Amino acid sequence: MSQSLHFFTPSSNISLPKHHSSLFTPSLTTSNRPFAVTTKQRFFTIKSNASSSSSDPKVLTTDNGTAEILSRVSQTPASSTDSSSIEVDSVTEAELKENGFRSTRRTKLVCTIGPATCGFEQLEALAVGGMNVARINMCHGTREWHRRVIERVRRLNEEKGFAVAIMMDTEGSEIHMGDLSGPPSARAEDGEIWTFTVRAFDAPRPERTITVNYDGFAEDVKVGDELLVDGGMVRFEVIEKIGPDVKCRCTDPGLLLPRANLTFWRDGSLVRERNAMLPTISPKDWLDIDFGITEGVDFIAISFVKSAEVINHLKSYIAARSRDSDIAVIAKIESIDSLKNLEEIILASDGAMVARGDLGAQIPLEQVPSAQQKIVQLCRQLNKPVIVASQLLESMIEYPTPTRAEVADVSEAVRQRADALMLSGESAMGQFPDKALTVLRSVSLRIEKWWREEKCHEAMELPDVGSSFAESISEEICNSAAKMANNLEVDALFVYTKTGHMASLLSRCRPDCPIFAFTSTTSVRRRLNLRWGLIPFRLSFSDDMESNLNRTFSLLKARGMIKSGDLVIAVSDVLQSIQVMNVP
Ligand SMILES: Nc1ncnc2c1ncn2[C@@H]1O[C@H](COP(=O)(O)OP(=O)(O)O)[C@@H](O)[C@H]1O
Ligand SMILES: C=C(OP(=O)(O)O)C(=O)O
Ligand SMILES: [K+]
Ligand SMILES: [Mg+2]
Repeated sequence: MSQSLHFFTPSSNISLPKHHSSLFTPSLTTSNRPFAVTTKQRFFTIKSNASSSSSDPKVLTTDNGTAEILSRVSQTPASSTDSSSIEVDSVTEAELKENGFRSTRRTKLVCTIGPATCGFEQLEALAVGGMNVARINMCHGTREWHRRVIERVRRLNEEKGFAVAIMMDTEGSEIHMGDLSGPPSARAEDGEIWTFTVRAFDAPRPERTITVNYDGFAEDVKVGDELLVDGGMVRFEVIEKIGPDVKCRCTDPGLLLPRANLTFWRDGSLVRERNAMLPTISPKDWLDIDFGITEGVDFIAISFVKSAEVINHLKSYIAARSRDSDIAVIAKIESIDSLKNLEEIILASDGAMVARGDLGAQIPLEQVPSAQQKIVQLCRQLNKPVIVASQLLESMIEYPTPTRAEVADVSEAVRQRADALMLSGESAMGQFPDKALTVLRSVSLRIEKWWREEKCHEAMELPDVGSSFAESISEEICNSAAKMANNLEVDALFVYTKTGHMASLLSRCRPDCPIFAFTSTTSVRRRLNLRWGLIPFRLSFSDDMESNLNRTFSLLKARGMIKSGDLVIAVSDVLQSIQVMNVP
C-alpha cells in the first residue's frame, strides 16, 4: 500500500493560523514516524493510492503503519485562462465577490411553485433571491401547467447560469377534499351543516357541499367521528350518513382550502386502517412519475411513505426507465407509519422531508418538534439530505412580515443544520413570495454566522456509512479534511467529485467554511444544490489533481471569486487525497 503524505516544495509562505499538532485526526495519523510541517510548505497532500474504484483491502492494510514523505516541485498555475469553462450561478458569484467565502449561505432553500410564482420573471426573482430547488406539487395544477414551469426553470438555468433543481412531489393516496368548484376558499362557521360526499357533480353542486377523493369514505366513517381538515384547521362532527353523503356539523370554524387533507378520529385516535390499505403510490402518482422521468426532474418526493419497500420499488422503476438520468427519491415523513419505520425508509431513500403539515395531522402537534429533530439528526448521520417543510412562514401568505414565532421556528431548523428549508403556500399562492424567501435567507445567514462565531455547534457522532473499503477511505478523508478546515480556519474546502458522493460526505461534517464542489455533470451539480454548505460548480477535470487545482485557481481568480493567499483544503475522489494550500 502506499498511504503517502506528499509535501510540495516550499514556494511561498503559507498562512496557517493554528498549530499543526491538531491537524491530523487519528484516522490519518497512521504513521508512527512523526512528521514536521513547517509554515513554509506550500502544498501538502495526504494521499492513498487506493482509487475509489479499488476496493481491495489488502492493498491498504499491508503497510498502513507508514507515511511516506516526498518532496515535489509545485506546478505553476496554468497560464491559459478560459473563465467560460467553469459554471456557477451569477448570484453565488456576486456573493463571493462581494462578501468573500465566509458569508455564503449554507442552508438551502426550496420554493413550491404555484400561481404566484410560475412566470419566468417570478421564477427568476426567486432564483436571484436564493431558491436552490423549485418544487412542483402534483396535488395541484395540470401536467401541462407543471411542464411549462419545468421548461421555464430550465430556460432560466440555461440563460442565466443558475442550477435550480426541480423536485416533483406526488399527490399520494391519502384522503383529501376535491376542488371547491369555483371559489379559491370557503369559510365554515360554527354550527353549520356541511355535506362531504363521494358523488361526482356535473352541474353546480349544492351549497356547503365538499367532494372527497376516496370512494370508501362514506362507508368508513361513523356517526360521532370527528373529521379534521388539514390536521385541525377546521373541525366537524359526523352527524348523519345518507348513502354517499356524510352530513357534518362544524365544531371549529375556519377556512376550507381546495384539496385539503382529511383525517377522521374516533374516541380520540386517528382512524388509519383504511389509509394503511391505500397504496402509497396511486395510479395517478405513477402517471405523474412517468411524467417526471420524461421531463428529467432531479428529485421525486413521495408522499405518505409507509415503508422502505415502496422506495426500493420506485428506485428500481426509475433505474429501468431512465438509464442515463439519475433521479433522487425523497421520502416524505408525514405519517405514523413513516415514523415507525424511519431508519429503513431513510436508508432506502436519497433524502427525506419533514412534512410537518400532514405529520401534524397524524401525531399530536406537540410531538412534531421532537420528530423533526430526530429526522434531521438521523438523515445527517446516514448522509441523506433533509428538508424541513410546511408552515415555516405561514403568516406571510397574507402579511409582509413574519411572526416572531415563525422566525424562531426557522432559526431552530437552521440551528439543527437541516440541509434545506421549504416554502409551500408562502411561495405558491401567497402575496409575498419574494419577501418570504428573503426572510428564510437572512435568518439562515444570521443564525449560521452566530453559531460559527459562538462555536456552539453540538458535536454529532457520525457513524460509518461506507459499504466498501474504498468508501470508508473517502469517508475518513472527508471527516479529517473537515476537521482540518475548522482547526486551520481555512477559507474553503474544494472537492472534485464525479458522482457527488465525496461532496456529500464533506457536507455531512457541516464544516465552518463553505465547500466548493466541482463536478463534470450538470445533473450532479443540480442535485448537490440541495446539500448543506455545498456550492456546486460544473467543471470538467482530469485525474491530475495538480493541474485541476491550478486550472480551478486561474478560472476562479479570473472571475474574482478567490484571491491569492486564500487558504484552501482540496479533496478528490479521483485520487483520494487531501491537499492544503494557499491560492498562488
Ligand atoms: N400548481 C399549483 N396550482 C395551484 N395552486 C397551487 C399549486 N401548488 C400549490 N398551490 C397552492 O398552494 C398551497 C400550498 O401548497 P402545498 O403546501 O404544496 O400544498 P397542500 O396545501 O396541498 O399541501 C396549496 O394548498 C394550493 O392552494
Ligand atoms: C410538505 C407536505 O406535503 P404536502 O404539501 O404535499 O401536503 C406536508 O404535508 O407538510
Ligand atoms: K404532495
Ligand atoms: Mg403532506
